[in-house]
Amino acid sequence: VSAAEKKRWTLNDFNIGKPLGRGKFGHVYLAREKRSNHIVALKVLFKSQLQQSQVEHQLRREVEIQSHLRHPNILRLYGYFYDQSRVYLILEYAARGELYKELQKCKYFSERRAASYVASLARALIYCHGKHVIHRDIKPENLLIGAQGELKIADFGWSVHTFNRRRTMCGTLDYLPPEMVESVEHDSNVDIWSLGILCYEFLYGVPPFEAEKHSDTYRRIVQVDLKFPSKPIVSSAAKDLISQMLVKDSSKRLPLHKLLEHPWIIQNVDPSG
Ligand SMILES: Cn1ncc2ncnc(NCCc3cnc(NC(=O)Nc4cccc(C(F)(F)F)c4)s3)c21
Repeated sequence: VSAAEKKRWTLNDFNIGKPLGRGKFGHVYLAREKRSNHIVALKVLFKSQLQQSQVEHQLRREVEIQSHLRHPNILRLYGYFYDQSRVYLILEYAARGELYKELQKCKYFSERRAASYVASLARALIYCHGKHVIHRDIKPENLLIGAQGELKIADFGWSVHTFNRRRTMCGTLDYLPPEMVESVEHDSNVDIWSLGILCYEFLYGVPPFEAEKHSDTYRRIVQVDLKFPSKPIVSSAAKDLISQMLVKDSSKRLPLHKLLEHPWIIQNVDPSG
């Protein structure tokens, strides 16, 4: 491990800046490490809330998993520390913020922009799966944008090493594949499904199985009730890719390395990546 991971950090090592966002378990602040002047994001979690929700083991797993991941499209977790009442995550700072805010602002992305994000995510997931890590929570809220506009997957709070596969339900169902909403065995193909959901949402501005009630979303997912609106106009190549990812039988979903060779990706992503 690098020196950064071994050191015992304290709040005194940082100047705290503006709030960057607030999540379910705590807030995120811009911060600067005093000695190196290195800019980071500091996520502050309340121990009481973590204990209440019995997620401490998940946090430990996230820190463990993240300490081994190094990829340009995965937000770094440099380390953590805690005091009497809080746990602090020292995170890479993504200067252009949250992707979902960008999606809300643009309503939906151009095919080129959507394809470049999907290709980056596919490369990051190929890397994770190569290390037997599945993220399991790929959704716009967990995607950030770096200073050069590059996409960063964040929040491995739900990730697991693929030998243990438990998951309790929380948050939106929209991105869950059939095998997870039916809580049967699942593997890294769950991330292919979620990437297909994301690709649809990048192009149409809404996830494909959205419905008023949870029960309707649940039914639309397990029936793979996939419909493409007539507006905005989306290429048949994009629809073909989405249709090959949102397949109920997880073993029949388009493998991520094949996704990178799909015509829609080739036509819309310049080779420099
Ligand atoms: C908003 N924003 N703008 C710029 C920017 N730059 C960097 N980061 C930002 N935001 C923080 C992104 C995160 C990365 N990793 C996270 N990890 C996490 O939140 N883990 C976590 C929390 C609570 C409970 C659990 C548990 F126990 F359930 F596992 C796990 S959050 C930024």
